[in-house]
Amino acid sequence: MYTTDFLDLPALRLAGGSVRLPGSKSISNRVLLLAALSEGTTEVHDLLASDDTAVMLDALAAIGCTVEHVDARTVRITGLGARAPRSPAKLFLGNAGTAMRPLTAALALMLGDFTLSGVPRMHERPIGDLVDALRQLGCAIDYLGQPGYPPLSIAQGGGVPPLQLAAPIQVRGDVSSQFLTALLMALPLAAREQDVVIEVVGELISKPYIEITLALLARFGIAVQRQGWQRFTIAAGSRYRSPGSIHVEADASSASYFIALGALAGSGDGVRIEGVGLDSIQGDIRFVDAARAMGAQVDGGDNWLQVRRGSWPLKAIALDCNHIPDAAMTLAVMALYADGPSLLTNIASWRVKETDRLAAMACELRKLGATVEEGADFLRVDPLPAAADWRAARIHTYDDHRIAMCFSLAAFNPARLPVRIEDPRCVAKTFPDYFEALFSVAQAQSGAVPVICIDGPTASGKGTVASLVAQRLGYAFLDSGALYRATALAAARAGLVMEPGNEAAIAVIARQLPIRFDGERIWLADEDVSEALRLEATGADASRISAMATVRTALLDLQHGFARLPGLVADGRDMGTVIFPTAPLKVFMTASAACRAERRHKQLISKGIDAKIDSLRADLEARDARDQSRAVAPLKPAQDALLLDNSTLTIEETVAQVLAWWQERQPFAPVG
Ligand SMILES: O=C(O)C1=C[C@@H](OP(=O)(O)O)[C@@H](O)[C@H](O)C1
Ligand SMILES: C=C(OP(=O)(O)O)C(=O)O
Repeated sequence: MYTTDFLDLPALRLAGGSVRLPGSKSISNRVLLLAALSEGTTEVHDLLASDDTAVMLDALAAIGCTVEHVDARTVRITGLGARAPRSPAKLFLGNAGTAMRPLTAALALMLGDFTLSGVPRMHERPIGDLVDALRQLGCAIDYLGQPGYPPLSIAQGGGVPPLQLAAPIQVRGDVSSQFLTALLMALPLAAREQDVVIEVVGELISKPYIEITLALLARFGIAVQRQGWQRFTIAAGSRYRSPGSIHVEADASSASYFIALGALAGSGDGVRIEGVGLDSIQGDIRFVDAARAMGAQVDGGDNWLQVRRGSWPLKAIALDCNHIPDAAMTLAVMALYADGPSLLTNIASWRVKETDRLAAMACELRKLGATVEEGADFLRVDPLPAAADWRAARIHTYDDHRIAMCFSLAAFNPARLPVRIEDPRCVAKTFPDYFEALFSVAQAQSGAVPVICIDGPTASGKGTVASLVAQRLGYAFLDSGALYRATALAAARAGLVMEPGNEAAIAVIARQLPIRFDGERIWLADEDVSEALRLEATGADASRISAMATVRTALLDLQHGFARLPGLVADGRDMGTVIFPTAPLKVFMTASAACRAERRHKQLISKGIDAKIDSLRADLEARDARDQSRAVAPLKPAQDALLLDNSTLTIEETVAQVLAWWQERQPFAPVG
């Protein structure tokens, strides 16, 4: 997951290959709650691991269910059955509608005292229609803040009031279908002696989500009779029965981004999506119809989809999107690549989701240069047919995962402009590794993967600075010095002395070097060699082999391979001059010999290694001289490198300077 302040997506060109998507949020949270209400243990396979399911799991544990994590994608829930929940309990439900609404209804029918709260935005998302329905039943439920919104309190520690089940329970369905879902999942608790009837008042929105609810209730032994979308009857004698083990399909809403990716850029066999197929129980699978209508070529089977680019430009679309409220946001970005204006209607519910999505989509699409009309319940998006129409935009994401994910598709713009996604971490709500998945199937425009080179002499702090810059930008980090050190280490272990006669043999080792950077750690095959690489002896060996031309050539491809999406920060001595000569930012970092010797001295002392500052300085100067005078790739600034003498700067100031230079090179308009 990217936890940086922003993530710059370089211009993308093609997409191909296969992605396995994480589990469906809607199925995961329903299954977890139903398992919690059942007797016995349910093993849930391919469960979504994300913020929304984490809050549900924490809540279930807090009310006394046993939650066992079998592995990253499997959880075992032992339900309450006939037991009362643990009480009092304070439940924090983040911004998960699928946790807040159904848990409110379930707990309102149980013995105990509970408070349910969430993030500030959750306290702006309506729940009044559900509370009204629960109050009709007689439940003791109250608002702790603004009437109509969480946080809520359920105070039934002294007993559940007698429930009014004789008349149908009425619930409005035109703000969110989750209120009806919540009642459908909770009321089997009350349908012991008599049928329980729920009546929907007004037009029900997002109907396919009710189908997911009914399908999963059936898996847990609850039959619901449905008359149209107006009346739902839960039979007397209903009892949740765990299916024992249940599998969660991949998320069809998450699939929409990869379907769109295939439609925009799927070359060859296109993009293959694993885990969800055309027969999915999730309504958002109907996004496939919309993508086809826009020109995508979609094939699919039981548990897979395959998407290629068909018509180009895409065909404009006019669609009532009420049945696919979440995936429809993806259409709004696809519309930028269409042959005319697209119209998405019946999407008023967007206003009460993670943010006011109608306003947010309109605002961010306009930043890209689009003409957008935002209606009370519709969005009309004009395409951006010519490259010159596109703008480089910083996309504000409003803590809304779907804004972050759907705007990543703007990186395919013909103007080859990067797209900045602010706060990329917000995808954690439903798809923490979204960008990793995107990068695994998307290809950058040639030369578009940005590389920042930081070269300089030993102990100039370039390694520390480069790795921090990489962290801030979410880029990969290449410590090219470590490649030389690792080659030297591997060669020494193979019994070779670093002398010219062994150059060919050392080059063979370099070519096959099984090196891996993992944050601060460096691995050679299965061994963490981070410490061994720092030894002075290894450094001296590295300096010797770095003067060998065939070794340098062998490591060239290896180094080029590190330039992957979304970008690379490469630290070394010849990154800007030899390895990445076209890099858009080259920094030559120095500090006075006195200053570097002092830093090295401090470093060694802190590790309990005795050292003399004068001899360290003499060593550094000798090494500088050797590096500067060697015949192949001598240490010198690239012609277009910016010099950064950090003798009087802190690490943080040095990092800030490199980042400032990087920002200056971006096409985004300055902030403010
Ligand atoms: O029941 C569900 O799992 C959901 C229902 C939909 O909400 P609304 O019914 O509020 O439109 C959808 O947007 C949400 O992401 C998940
Ligand atoms: C609307 C959404 O979430 P929630 O389940 O919180 O309603 C969503 O995931 O797009």
